[in-house]
Order: sequence, then structure tokens, then C-alpha cells
Amino acid sequence: MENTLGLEIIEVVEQAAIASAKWMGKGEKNTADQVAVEAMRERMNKIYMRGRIVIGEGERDDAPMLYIGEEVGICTREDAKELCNPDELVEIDIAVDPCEGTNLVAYGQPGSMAVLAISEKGGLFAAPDFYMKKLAAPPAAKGKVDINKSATENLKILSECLDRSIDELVVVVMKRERHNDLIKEIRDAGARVQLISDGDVGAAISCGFAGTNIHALMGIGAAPEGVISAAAMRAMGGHFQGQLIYDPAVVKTGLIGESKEANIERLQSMNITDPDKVYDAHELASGENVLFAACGITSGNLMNGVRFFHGGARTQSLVISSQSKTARFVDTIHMFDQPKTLQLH
Ligand SMILES: O=C(COP(=O)(O)O)[C@@H](O)[C@H](O)[C@H](O)[C@H](O)COP(=O)(O)O
Ligand SMILES: [Mn+2]
Ligand SMILES: [Mn+2]
Repeated sequence: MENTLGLEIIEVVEQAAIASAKWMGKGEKNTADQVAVEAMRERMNKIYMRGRIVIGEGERDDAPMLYIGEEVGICTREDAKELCNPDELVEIDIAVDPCEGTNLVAYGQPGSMAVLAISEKGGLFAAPDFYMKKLAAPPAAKGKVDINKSATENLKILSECLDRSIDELVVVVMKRERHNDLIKEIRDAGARVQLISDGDVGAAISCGFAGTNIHALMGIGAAPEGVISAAAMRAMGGHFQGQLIYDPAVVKTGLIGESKEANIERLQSMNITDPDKVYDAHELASGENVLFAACGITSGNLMNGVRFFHGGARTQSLVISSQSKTARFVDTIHMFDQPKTLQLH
């Protein structure tokens, strides 16, 4: 699956990040999102592949582009057999979040990225637009921490696995009312909490790399972002577990309807018969090969954001491949017209 696709998807996330970064700090989150979607779609449709969006723009907002079920790539055309070789005709599933952290872009804050994950058909869990309780941790703690255990127990396990005392651990939690008890528990156990307003994909992946000073992600974020995070953690061998949250009373945002019962029915209609199942990274990203790519929009723990100079821009991306077992950081200078200089710093 990888071949040239691994290189082409770098350009997909780069183009989305550049488009969105032009709206950095302008206070217009919808525009920052929309331009990223358009740029991602345009670049994807130039790739010789037969892709289908399984996680994209929300099911409920009638998105015109990169909607769930949309086919992308040259090899989805009717005359594909004449244009594409047999490898390129193999169906692949794609999960996208062209602007992960739209608020972060709009307000010029760190940690936003253009992101996607690819696997064979059926290789990514088609998560509903619900919430997900998440636990991410470094590879050393994989299969040892457990989302069914309390935060206190998991911190003890993490401290053993990472050979650090609990007060040397940092846990990222989204700053939401629903997490007040969790935050208190983590602090009472002796660990430190990094609160984020948005962007839990970046936080989850940061757990996979030593040196980010992030040792776990705990709490509830969006389910589609959970699948994308799981794909990255699956490809790099980190720990990720997710459990769907379908009870509106738990999240209190009013974004997932008013009734738990109606949501259970909706899950059943999607063949999710056990709504409380805990999924690990291999179940959320179950394909034989999983490719993950991200490009920083604003700078974060893992990547620099887009830096414009007169006539061009410099981007930093991350591609993680389960097939080649690589996590590749890619630094690119983009020449828009004929820049007088190709600026390094
Ligand atoms: O921060 C996020 C927003 O993503 P996006 O809309 O693509 O900019 C995600 O990382 C979160 O996972 C998630 O969407 C969030 O927790 C759900 O939002 P909220 O209802 O405010 O808790
Ligand atoms: Mn997102
Ligand atoms: Mn988004």
C-alpha cells in the first residue's frame, strides 16, 4: 500500500496545513477549516488511488466535501482501469481531519494540525460522531495501563513502566467541566496535569514519543479523532484505548442528541451491538497496513507550524507507517512563485 502513497499523502496534509495557516489568528474558525478541507480534497484527487472517506466531515452537517462515503483519487473514476495499475485500484479507506484544532488556528494557539490516516478497505473503525473516552500512553506502557482502571492505578503502572516517580509524570486532559473529577484525581495522585482547550490528536500522539514531556492522555474527546489517534499509535506501537460515550448526560454539550436510548439505537443501526465495548488501537485501526500523516498548522510538541516567507512557506510533517515501521519527520520548503530566497529559519 505504501509505495508512492506515503510520499503523496505528505503533500495532502501539507497543502491543507498551508491553506489553513493563512487564516491563523484571524478569529474565523469555519474559514480556517473550510480552506483546509478544500485543499486536502483537491490534492487527494490528484493521487492515483481508489479511496473512500470513512471519517470526514460530520454526518449531521451535510458537508459538501470530504463527507463520509465520498470517493477520492483518480482511480475512482469510471475510466480508472485505463488510467491506473492494479495496485492503485485496490480500495483504501481514509480518515481525515483537515484542520484538527480549528479554534487553535483561529486564535493563533499551538497544537493544530492537518491529519489523516489510511488503511485497506475496512481497516479503520467507522466511528459515529459521538464522544470517546480515551487513554493514550507510551509504547513502554502498552497493554499495561488500562482504561477500565482508575487514573490513580494507571499512574502507578505508568510510573513503573517509565521508571519515573508519579510527580515526574504529565497527563494531558481537555479543559472541560466533565473532567473536573478526573483532574482532581490525577493531581491528588501526585502527577501534573496539562490542560488543553482543543487538539487531543496531537496530545495522544505526543505520548508515543519520549521527549515531549507528555506521558498520558486521559478523558473524553471526539470519537472520530480517537480513531485517527489510534491509527498513529497502532503504527508506532503506542498504547491507545477508546470507549464510545453516547450518553448526553456525561458530556453535557448537547451535541449528541438528548437521549441515550436513541443513541444506542443509532449505534445498533451501525452494527455496534455492544455500545460499552473498549476498543484498543488494533481494533480501531485493524488493517494490515496503517499509514498516518500530519502537518503542523500552528507549532506544537511534535511539529513546527507553517512558516511563511515572501513567495513561499516551510512546513513540517510526520508520517508513521506500520508497514515500513518508520516515523518520518519531513521538512519541506514550498515555492509558491519565484521566491527571491528559500528561507531556512
Ligand atoms: O479539539 C478538538 C476539535 O477538533 P476540530 O473540530 O477538528 O477542530 C478535538 O481534538 C477533540 O477531540 C474534540 O473534537 C472535542 O473534545 C469535542 O469537543 P467538545 O464538545 O468541545 O468537548
Ligand atoms: Mn478535530
Ligand atoms: Mn477538524
